[in-house]
Amino acid sequence: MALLEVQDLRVTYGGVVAVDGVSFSVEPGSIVGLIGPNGAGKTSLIDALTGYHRPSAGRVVFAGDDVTSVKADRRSRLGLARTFQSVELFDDLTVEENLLVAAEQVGLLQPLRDMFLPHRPRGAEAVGWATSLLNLNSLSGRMPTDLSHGQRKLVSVGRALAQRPRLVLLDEPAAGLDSRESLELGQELRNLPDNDVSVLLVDHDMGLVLGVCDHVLVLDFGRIIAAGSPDEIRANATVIEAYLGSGGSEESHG
Ligand SMILES: Nc1ncnc2c1ncn2[C@@H]1O[C@H](COP(=O)(O)OP(=O)(O)OP(=O)(O)O)[C@@H](O)[C@H]1O
Repeated sequence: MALLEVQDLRVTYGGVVAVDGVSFSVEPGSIVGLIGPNGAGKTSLIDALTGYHRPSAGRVVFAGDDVTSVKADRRSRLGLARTFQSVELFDDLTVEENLLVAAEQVGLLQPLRDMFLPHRPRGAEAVGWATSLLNLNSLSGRMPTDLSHGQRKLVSVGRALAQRPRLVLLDEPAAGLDSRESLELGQELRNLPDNDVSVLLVDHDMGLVLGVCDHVLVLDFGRIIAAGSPDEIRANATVIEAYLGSGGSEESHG
């Protein structure tokens, strides 16, 4: 059974059709990539999958349950976590505390108070797991304001992982990273399936997506125009024409 099954999903904003009849699935233990030019509908799709925007048609089935009408916070408790394009960390908390807040998944004030209680096995365990999975140990005690952009991005992925998700949806985690940071991120992501975390990776960074994903979807004007292995996508004439352009790594509808 697929971990995530998306059936004929449609997302609209008034008269704008952002996602137009999209269907695909994510198998357990896989990394699926989603690429597409600016405005193709990638974030709208993630928002609909995670409950941040209600689709106007279609179904989202997660681990066998229809979650199309389930609220975002409940979806994340079911094991569907996400990151956002903008990295929003709590700048007055350490990296470890940022992860702890995410692990507890309750309001901000409660975990802040709980933070000073000595015995917190569940949250602390999840934080330790996410920290070692992403090799964040050396950053644990640091403040987010002291980190590089790449490190902040990694911490935001860590926050999603601290929720112990079965599937994590990453919205442009490589945006603003240099090629070395992007490569390092890719290496960390490749470890996730072995730790029972499947990934839907949305990014403009073709090197990252084609390098780490098992299966890649290409979205353009709200529709999937190609799907296949990284090699199939590299060789796909429609993709080359619509997205890759004349050898560029990123194209935009302008
Ligand atoms: N809140 C909104 N209200 C109206 N239109 C929107 C809204 N959000 C997105 N759109 C439109 O929906 C379409 C898809 O946008 P979306 O942000 O999902 O694309 P994207 O592929 O994530 O783009 P990017 O790579 O720039 O983040 C675009 O035409 C966009 O202008």
